[in-house]
Amino acid sequence: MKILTAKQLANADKVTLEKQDITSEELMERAATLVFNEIHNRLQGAPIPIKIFCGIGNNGGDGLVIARHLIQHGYHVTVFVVNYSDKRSDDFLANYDKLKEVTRDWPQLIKKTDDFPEINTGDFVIDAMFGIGLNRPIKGWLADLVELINKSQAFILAIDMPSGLFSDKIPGNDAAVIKANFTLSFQAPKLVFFLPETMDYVGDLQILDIGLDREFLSNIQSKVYLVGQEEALSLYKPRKANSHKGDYGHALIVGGSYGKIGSVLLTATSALKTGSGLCSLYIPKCGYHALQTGLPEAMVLTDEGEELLSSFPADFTSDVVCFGMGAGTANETVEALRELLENTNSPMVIDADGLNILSKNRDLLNLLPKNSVLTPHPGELKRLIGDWADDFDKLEKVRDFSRKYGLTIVVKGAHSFTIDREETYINNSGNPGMATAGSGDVLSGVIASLIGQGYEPVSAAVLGVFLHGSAGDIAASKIGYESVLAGDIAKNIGKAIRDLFQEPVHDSEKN
Ligand SMILES: NC(=O)C1=CN([C@@H]2O[C@H](COP(=O)(O)OP(=O)(O)OC[C@H]3O[C@@H](n4cnc5c(N)ncnc54)[C@H](O)[C@@H]3O)[C@@H](O)[C@H]2O)[C@@H](O)CC1
Ligand SMILES: Nc1ncnc2c1ncn2[C@@H]1O[C@H](COP(=O)(O)OP(=O)(O)O)[C@@H](O)[C@H]1O
Ligand SMILES: [K+]
Repeated sequence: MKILTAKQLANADKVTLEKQDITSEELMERAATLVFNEIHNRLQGAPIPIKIFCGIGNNGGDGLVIARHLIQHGYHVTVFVVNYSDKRSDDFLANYDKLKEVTRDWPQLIKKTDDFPEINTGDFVIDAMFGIGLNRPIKGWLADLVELINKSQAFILAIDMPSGLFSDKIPGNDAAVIKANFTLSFQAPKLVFFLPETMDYVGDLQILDIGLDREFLSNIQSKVYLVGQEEALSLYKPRKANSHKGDYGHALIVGGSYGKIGSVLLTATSALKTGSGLCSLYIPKCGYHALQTGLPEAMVLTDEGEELLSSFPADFTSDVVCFGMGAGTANETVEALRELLENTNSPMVIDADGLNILSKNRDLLNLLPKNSVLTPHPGELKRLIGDWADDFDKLEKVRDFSRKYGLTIVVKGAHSFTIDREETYINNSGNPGMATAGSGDVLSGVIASLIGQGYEPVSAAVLGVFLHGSAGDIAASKIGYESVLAGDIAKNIGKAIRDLFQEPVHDSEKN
């Protein structure tokens, strides 16, 4: 699914009005009615107090339409007009008039702190103050109102966007932002819904298709995509009945050191679980017995070093090399990576200590085969590209780095971002249970396996990140977040692949 900017959405809006020959008021009615339907489906007429905070632009207009439908269906609604300006939009005004037709309870104007209502824990608050039209941070008494709503512990539903979030920049430390429990957003997800600095304001997310012009949307240029089941499925290559293990790639996994041999076991297990035809491991001697016993399906080659990697088997060929997990950053191991890079043209996946070695020995970056995949977590990324001012700056810096060295970078996190030159793919699977030792090792095994099986490295990264998150979701659904171990993620990769073909999960269950 494409992620669109406020400007692109405004253009889509304009084209839709022309092509469908409808007024903007009709489009607002359509969009807000869809929101009403979602609320009605969930509340089923429950007599809970609903407090709707409407701005004076079109986000507020949406709030008024929602209020009208809720009142007509017998809900207990109080409407507040948050009157931060007297420049009310035309569609707001039209719906203000329509509201009068269904209730005698006049909307209450809020113009200053004294006008704030009481908000109780059991209230259902609808935030329709600002949407994509926000053009400066929320300050002053408006910020106090946002704080009051946030502190109320009421359930907060944000319309289109939590008020205070911009679609294209970070609001800043001292700006007020609604912290929603649920966001119903129109037509396309906005980038800020997925960034570490802003994702917590969104709560659960559901995108409502409000019927903007299909042709315009499909032709619109966006280089940022949200990757869910549908996008992952489109990348998947089915196995042929008439095939053999030679068709599914030979993955070589290079890593480990004394006390960190388990990381290689996790990577290798996940590579085989993702379907590699053959998997070889290159490790220091101390890990030999553990790996041969722990994963009899893998072949094990040992380095001369007892406890550290110090070289690379020069005449070894494989379809992909995965380097770094548990390897440490000793000088011998730096030289082993140098030797590996000088002697291989296979595409590579570099993770963990492999990344730390690259950060400290930047000349090695130029030796990496083009289109190799790097999988840093935020700490490793900072060592690799330096610090960033905010998440937008981070994305720009990662794009520059990707372009400069011709690499695909997976920036791991709650929503992992795969960045390949100009393109950005945001993953929408996974859960906090995956914040556990070794889960990154499992991810590098999945990506390496897919590259070995013939996937383009960027497709392997995008599909691999999705499958890894989905396997984590399956594990968590069985045993709970706290108990998920990295090995459980590896174990469920097969089910994650099978689930690509299941009926799609509702958007609101994922964020
Ligand atoms: N195609 C679409 O995407 C549709 C959008 N609609 C709604 O329209 C919204 C956008 O409406 P608007 O463009 O009227 O903008 P908003 O309603 O988001 O904001 C209203 C106005 O507030 C002012 N403002 C901005 N920041 C402020 C601040 N910090 N303090 C005080 N005033 C500030 C600006 O002049 C802005 O135009 C969307 O978010 C959505 O809810 C829907 O009605 C239907 C269709
Ligand atoms: N809250 C979360 N939601 C979704 N995925 C997560 C979350 N926390 C961690 N993950 C995923 O788990 C993996 C953690 O990787 P990493 O930090 O390298 O772990 P390790 O170094 O222990 O292997 C990443 O793929 C990341 O995207
Ligand atoms: K809003």
